[in-house]
Amino acid sequence: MSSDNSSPTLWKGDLPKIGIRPTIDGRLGGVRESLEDQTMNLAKTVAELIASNVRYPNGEPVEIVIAETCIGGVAEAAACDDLFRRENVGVSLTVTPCWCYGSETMDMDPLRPKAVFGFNGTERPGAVYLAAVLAGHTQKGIPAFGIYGRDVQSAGDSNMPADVTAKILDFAQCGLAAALMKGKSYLSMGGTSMGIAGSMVDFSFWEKWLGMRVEDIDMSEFIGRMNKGQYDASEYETALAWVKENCPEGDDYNSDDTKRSREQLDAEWSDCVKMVLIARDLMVGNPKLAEMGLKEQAQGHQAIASGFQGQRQWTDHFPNGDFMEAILNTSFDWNGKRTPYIVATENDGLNAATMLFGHLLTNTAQVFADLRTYWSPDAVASACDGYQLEGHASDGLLHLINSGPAALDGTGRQRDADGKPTMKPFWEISDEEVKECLKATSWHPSITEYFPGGGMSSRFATLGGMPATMTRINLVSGLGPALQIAEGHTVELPNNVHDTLDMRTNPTWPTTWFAPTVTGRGAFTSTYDVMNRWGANHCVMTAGHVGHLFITLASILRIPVYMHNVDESRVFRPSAWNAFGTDNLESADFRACENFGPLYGRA
Ligand SMILES: C[C@H](O)[C@@H](O)[C@@H](O)C(=O)CO
Ligand SMILES: [Mn+2]
Repeated sequence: MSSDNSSPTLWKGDLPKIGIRPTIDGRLGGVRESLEDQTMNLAKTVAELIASNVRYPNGEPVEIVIAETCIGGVAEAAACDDLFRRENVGVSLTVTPCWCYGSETMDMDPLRPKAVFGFNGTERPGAVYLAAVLAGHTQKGIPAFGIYGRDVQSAGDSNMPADVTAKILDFAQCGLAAALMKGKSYLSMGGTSMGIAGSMVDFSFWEKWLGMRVEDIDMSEFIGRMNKGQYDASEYETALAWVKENCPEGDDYNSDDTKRSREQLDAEWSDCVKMVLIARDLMVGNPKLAEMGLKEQAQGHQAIASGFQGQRQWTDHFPNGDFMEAILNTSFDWNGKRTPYIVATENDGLNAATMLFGHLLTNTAQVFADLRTYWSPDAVASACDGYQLEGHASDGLLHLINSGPAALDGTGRQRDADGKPTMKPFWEISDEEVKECLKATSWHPSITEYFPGGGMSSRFATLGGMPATMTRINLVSGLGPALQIAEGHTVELPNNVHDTLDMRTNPTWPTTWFAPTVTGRGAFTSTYDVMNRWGANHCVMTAGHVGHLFITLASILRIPVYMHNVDESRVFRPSAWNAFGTDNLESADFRACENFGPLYGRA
C-alpha cells in the first residue's frame, strides 16, 4: 500500500501544533531560580504525554512546541506568543507547579483553545495560580479549561495522575480538532436536496462557529469532467479493476418493469468510479490534473468536508452518489488504507459538520444515516413472530439506514483490543479487516423509482456490541447551532428478524440497529423519547463512547449541547461555564455559549 496516497494533501505540510507554556513565579533572587527546572520539566512531561497519544488525521504524532523560557511576566508571555505564531500553534496549554502573576503570564489570544494545568502541590501553590488565572480568563471573556489533580502530590513528584492525564489528553484532542478545521472549507456540491433544511448550507454557521469557509459548486461540474475525461485515466483503470474484484454485486431488488439492463449497469459502475475521483479532486485537488494541463482544477477547494446534493436534479438523470460517498467516507480504497474523506449525502452540511467533529475527535471513519424508524419491542414482536428484543435492545431499537455515505468501516468488521467490533484510525486497521469490511458489503442496483439515473448502493448490517455515539448539529432560528448526543450500542438481530425488518424498508441500503443508553430521565427516559426528540432526519454514528469529546469541542466553539446521556463526571468545559450555573449544566451551557458567542465572531 502506498503511503503517498494515505491522506489527502490537506493533511500534509504545516499542520497546527500544540503549544506548551510553562509559567513561573517571576521573583528572581531565589524563588524563580528554585522553580526553573521543575517547571520546565513539567512542560516536557506534558509534551511527551500529548505527543505519544494524540495524532493528526494522517497518523503522524501531533507536533508540540514548548516556550523557549519559562514565562514569569509579560515580556516572556509576548516572546512565547511570537514563537507560537511563527510555529503555527493552534492550541495552548499553560502548565505550572507554582504561583505566577495571573494576567501577566496568561495567553491572551482569543482564538486558540486554551487550558491551564496547575500542579496540585502545597509547598508551592500551582492550584492557586490556576484559580487566579482562570478568574482572569473568565473576567476577560477568553474562556480556558482548568486542570488540576484530585489528590495533592509532593513537590518533586513527576507522576501524572490518571485524572490529570485524561483531562490533558481530552483537551488536546478537542483543541486540535478545532484548530484543524480552522481555515479549511466545506465544499457544497449542488444545492438543497428535496427541501432538506440541513442542505440549505448556512455560510454564517461554517464561518462564525467553525472558522471555515464554504465553497459552492454546481453538479454540472461532474458531468463536464466526465465528458472531457478530466480525471486521472490510469487511476480510473486501477480503481475499476479493484472495484470489480472487491465490490461484489448483489441482488437487483427492482421489479421486472424497473430493472435496468446489464449494459446499463456496467455503464453506471464506470460512472460511479469516475464520480469518486472527481469528487475527491474537487475537494482536495490532484497534482495529476496539473500534468494534464488542468492547473486550476488541480488545486481543489481545500475541503475537509463536503456534501453532494444528488437528489433529485442529478439522480433523475445520472447515477446516484451512493458509491462515491461510501468509498470516500471509508478508510481505504484502491490506493490502500488512508484518511477518510468526509462526504455527506443530500448535501446535508449539518451532518457533514457533525461527521467532521466525529472524525477529528477520533481519527476514524463515520457513519451517516437517516434515523428511519423506532422499533418498539411490541412492534418487533408483532412483525417477527413474537421475537422479544433483549439485552441493549430491550427498550427498542433505532433503525439507522440511508443511501450513500455510511463508511464501510461501519460494517463493524474491525476489532478493538478486546475483540469487540469498532471503527479504527486507518493506521490501526489490518489488511484482513479491510477484506472483511469489503466482504460484508454487497452493492445493488439502486431502486429505479427513486433513482431513475441509476447507481450502485451499498448494503451491510453492522455487527452488534459496538459502543457508539450518535450525534447531530441542528440550526435553530435565533439560537444558532445546537448539538445532540446519544451514546449507546449497535445491536445484531437474528438473521430472520433482521431480514423481515430490513425488507420493509429499502434493502439496498446499509443498516445499523442502534440502542441508545437510556437513563430514565428527560430525553433519555426511553428509546422512543430519543427518536421523538431527534432534531432532524439525519444522524452520525461514531465508534466508541465519545460523547464527552463532542461536549468539550462544542464548548470550545460555543455550540450548546442539548439532550445528551454523558455522565456529569465526564463533562469537561471551560471554567467560565461554572459561572452560568452548576445545578443544571445543560441549561448553563446555553447561557455560556450565548454570552461568549461563536468563537469566530457574532453571526
Ligand atoms: C430515496 C429517498 O429520497 C431518501 O433519500 C430519503 O428518504 C432521505 O434519505 C431523506 O433524508
Ligand atoms: Mn437521507
